[in-house]
Amino acid sequence: MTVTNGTSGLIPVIDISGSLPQKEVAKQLVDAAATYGFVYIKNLGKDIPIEAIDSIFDLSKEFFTSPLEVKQPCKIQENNRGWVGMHAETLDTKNQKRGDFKEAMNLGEFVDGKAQQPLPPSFAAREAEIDQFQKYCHGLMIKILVLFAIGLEVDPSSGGPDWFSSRHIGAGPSPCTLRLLHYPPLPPDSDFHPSVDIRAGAHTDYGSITLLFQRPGQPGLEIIPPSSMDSHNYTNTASWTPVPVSPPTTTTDPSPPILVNIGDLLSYWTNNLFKSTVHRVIFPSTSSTYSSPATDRYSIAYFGHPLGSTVLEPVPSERVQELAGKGEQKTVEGMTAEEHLMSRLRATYLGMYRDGEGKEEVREVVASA
Ligand SMILES: O=C(O)CCC(=O)C(=O)O
Ligand SMILES: [Fe+2]
Repeated sequence: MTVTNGTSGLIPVIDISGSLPQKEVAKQLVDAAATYGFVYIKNLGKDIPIEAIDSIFDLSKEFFTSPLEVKQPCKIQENNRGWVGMHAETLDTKNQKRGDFKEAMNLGEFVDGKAQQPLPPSFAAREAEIDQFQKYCHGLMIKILVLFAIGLEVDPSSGGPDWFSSRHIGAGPSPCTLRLLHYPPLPPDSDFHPSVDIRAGAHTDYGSITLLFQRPGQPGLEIIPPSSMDSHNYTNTASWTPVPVSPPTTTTDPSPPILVNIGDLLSYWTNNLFKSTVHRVIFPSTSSTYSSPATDRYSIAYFGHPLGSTVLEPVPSERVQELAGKGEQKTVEGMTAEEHLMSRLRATYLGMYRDGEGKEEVREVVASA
């Protein structure tokens, strides 16, 4: 296992493509999830073809560089699908003065190869390709979840290796979301400033795991390592550690590694053995002074979520049960995945999910999503 991450963090790079025994890979993944909450998956194009990733990035660029008239009809709905404009989302509501310096396109799962939301013409023409990409991501997510269950030695009579994955596969489409992200450069002569404004505010992810695809030469992701004394102080700059797009052992690979991070639900499920690590995206800086970066950053996140009706309860694994009562992440007993997701979305989009009005509608849409 190769480890690297700038100077202070050490996020492992793991090859899950089959060249190592499954039990060994599972153990490495569990150790990374418990120590960092982040892990790089070496990307040799075996789980997801490199061309498929490149092609979705091309589609993303085409969409985000198109005029407002193309984006507006796809505006985000209360079901969390659609285009999210600049500054519409605020991930760190406590510390941010303005919304995130980014725009995004959230794509829910397709049904019978068809999108369940308005699509811009360029996407509509490539529906089959997007559907296939979502399936690749879903497949990789399931593979990782099975490895986690193997590494945790989940009680075979309760589902064993399938304990997590079975909660992500159901009759209808799952609530997993494919999110295309675009972080434009700061406009010159504006009142935005990289020491105040942020591309994506400090947050943890809400679901089970997130797959993050990044592009060479477009850095910006940072984490607060869970071991840091200051993991609760988002404003202490000393705690933030850059996460390189391509750590040294991957620079000759055909594509940057896929970064996987643990979300809040997997942290709940494991009594906080797995860490839901705080992360953010900043404007690139040059030495101590910020430059106005001329480069856009494009990334793609696949947010893995269990089926909405899943009750959040600790996984039957001895290692997890030893931690009962010690976890920082606590759920209300009997809380479902859907209830948890909606409470997090309401906080992030401030005005969009008004209390009371429209609430039932949101619940229904998400339940059937
Ligand atoms: O764009 C990135 O690199 C990270 C995005 C992210 O953390 C998120 O959307 O949850
Ligand atoms: Fe995130």
